[in-house]
Amino acid sequence: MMLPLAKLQIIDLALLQDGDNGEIRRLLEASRENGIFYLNLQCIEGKMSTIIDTLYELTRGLYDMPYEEKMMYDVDKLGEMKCNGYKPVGRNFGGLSAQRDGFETYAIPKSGILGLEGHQDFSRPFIIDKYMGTLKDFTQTVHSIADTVNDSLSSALQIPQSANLKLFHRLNAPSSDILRLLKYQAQPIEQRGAPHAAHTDLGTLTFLFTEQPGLQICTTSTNDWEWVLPMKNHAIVNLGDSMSLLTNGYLRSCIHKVGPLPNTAMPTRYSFAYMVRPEDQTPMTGQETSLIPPRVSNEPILTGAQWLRKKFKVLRSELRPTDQDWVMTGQQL
Ligand SMILES: O=C(O)CCC(=O)C(=O)O
Ligand SMILES: [Fe+2]
Repeated sequence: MMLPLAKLQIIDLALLQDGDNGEIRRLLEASRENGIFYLNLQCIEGKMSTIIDTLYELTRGLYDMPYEEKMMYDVDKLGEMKCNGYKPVGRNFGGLSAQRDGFETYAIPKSGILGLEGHQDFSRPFIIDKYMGTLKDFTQTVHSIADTVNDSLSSALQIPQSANLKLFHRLNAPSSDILRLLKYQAQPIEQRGAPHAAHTDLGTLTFLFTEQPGLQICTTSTNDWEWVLPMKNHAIVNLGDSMSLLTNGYLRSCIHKVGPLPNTAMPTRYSFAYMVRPEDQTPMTGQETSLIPPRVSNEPILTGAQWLRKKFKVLRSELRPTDQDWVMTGQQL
């Protein structure tokens, strides 16, 4: 049987930067349909490929540290917002035995990388300091790409300049943006469950970089799982729940998971993702336009920071919560 592949749009960053109307329209289509697309980064390929190679080097260095040392930076001990530190295998709900996950993560906070006020001293192993120049460069580069995507979407959605999505995602404003480095554990071939269970991301935009297959999305057209293979010089960009909330459900967050290819054992797999999240004070509601419908919920409007706390509770739960809650896509308003 052929591998069912997701037919994703390929959006060209250079054309978005030029304000190309056709490209902006296709970006909107992709964001409405499945909430995920490839972003062609050819125009900054030279810069990005060096950064990406260096970040893989950091990833390997971090995960090669002894377990006890990694646990000194336990993400659940370093802060309430889970923006800094290490998560060992098995802490989250997942598709492996006993409903556990099968991957390690290490989160590095934007606020620390940029040295925003009050965040210069975030606790970290020394290896992170060695890569701080690259981390800063990466954060600034991806953030400026996110500005272009947010700007293009705002224009396609006819959002007035005063409510442009990029105004709620300013580089130097306090937010829970992170760079997340992931390492999946190799599994025996009998282990068919997904080490990273189905979920939506809680932020606005996720920029995913990987050289290995494993990612699957649940598409709207088939309501079934399809594979998203990595493409050289392309990031995989998906929309998260915040984007859905900020457009009153008009744009959709993408449901995805990671697991082994058919008849193949799950290999050790590396990926990393920059997660653009709303500024802490952002009111999590959309601006009505000719496309964006009015907000229908009677629930109080949360701030970006409150919204994040609520979703973390679901992710860390011991059991899969009720169907309604577990995805919490922000689509059912
Ligand atoms: O590892 C991947 O390909 C996906 C990671 C992911 O979905 C996440 O970190 O939220
Ligand atoms: Fe994700």
